[in-house]
Amino acid sequence: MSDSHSLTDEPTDATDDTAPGETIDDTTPSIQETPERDTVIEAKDLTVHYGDVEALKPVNVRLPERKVTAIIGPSGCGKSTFLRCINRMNDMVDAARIGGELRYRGTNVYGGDVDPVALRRRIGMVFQKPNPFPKSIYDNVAYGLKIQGYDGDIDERVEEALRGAALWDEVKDQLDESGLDLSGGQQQRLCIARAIAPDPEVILMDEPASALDPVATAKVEDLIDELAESYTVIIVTHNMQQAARISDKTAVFLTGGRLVEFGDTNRIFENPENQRVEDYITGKFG
Ligand SMILES: Nc1ncnc2c1ncn2[C@@H]1O[C@H](COP(=O)(O)OP(=O)(O)OP(=O)(O)O)[C@@H](O)[C@H]1O
Repeated sequence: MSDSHSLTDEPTDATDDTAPGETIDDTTPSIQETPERDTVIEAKDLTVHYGDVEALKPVNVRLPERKVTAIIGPSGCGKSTFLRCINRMNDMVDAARIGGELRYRGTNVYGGDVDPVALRRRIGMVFQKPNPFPKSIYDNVAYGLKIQGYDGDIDERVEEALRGAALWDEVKDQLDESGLDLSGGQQQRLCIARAIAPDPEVILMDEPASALDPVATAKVEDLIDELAESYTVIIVTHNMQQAARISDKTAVFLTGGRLVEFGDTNRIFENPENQRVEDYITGKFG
């Protein structure tokens, strides 16, 4: 994996301006539990409004590297909104207004000198519904590399990405066939291959298995576990059993766009600090 975290084509002097020992004003004590040295993504008083709708109340959290962080909570609590802030996908929504900071490796991604395209090369995304391009399997993976002017061996990188997405053995003899002819689960793994081909550091996943059958879901869950050896994975899921199975950390948002609790997944599911979180994960509402 690349060591470069640069988000601009120009050298930047953007650095972490957190003073030594400075703490962030949080709504819950556990939110600061990720040490700064392990932090890849940090929200500092991050807010989002869509017009008059407050979708996220100030969010303060640090997400650790090479772990799976699950984002859970009832419908409409701001999970996707938070996820989409991380690689500036909300830029596409005219009504969205972002406040505070979202830092990737110490750089505020909403800083004026950040190139969103360079950012998305470091922070890739996989969506709920598999959305391969109407192109060959090979071109689905190679497309982004070609666009970014990749000067390495594209065949090699395509194979690596398909292996990384646990799809190579199933498709190696049909690379010229359309990605749309694969099964739903294979299509989603193709989208994961497409996301990892540019060698990102972080992969965002917005309910990546919710459109899949149980067998395909199990394959994607196994894959997420493997991906966390090399990547930081941040996944929105409606499925609490899935969050408990696959994640190391869990962030719980509740209605009103408030991040209510963050911590080790086992602890959150066995012994949540917040009564409303306990009610939510025991199915009393949501
Ligand atoms: N493009 C938009 N324009 C206006 N309001 C929006 C937009 N996108 C989301 N919202 C509102 O922002 C709030 C948070 O939505 P978001 O999709 O982030 O929640 P969610 O937790 O991901 O929901 P779900 O689990 O149903 O997918 C909701 O009130 C939603 O209606």
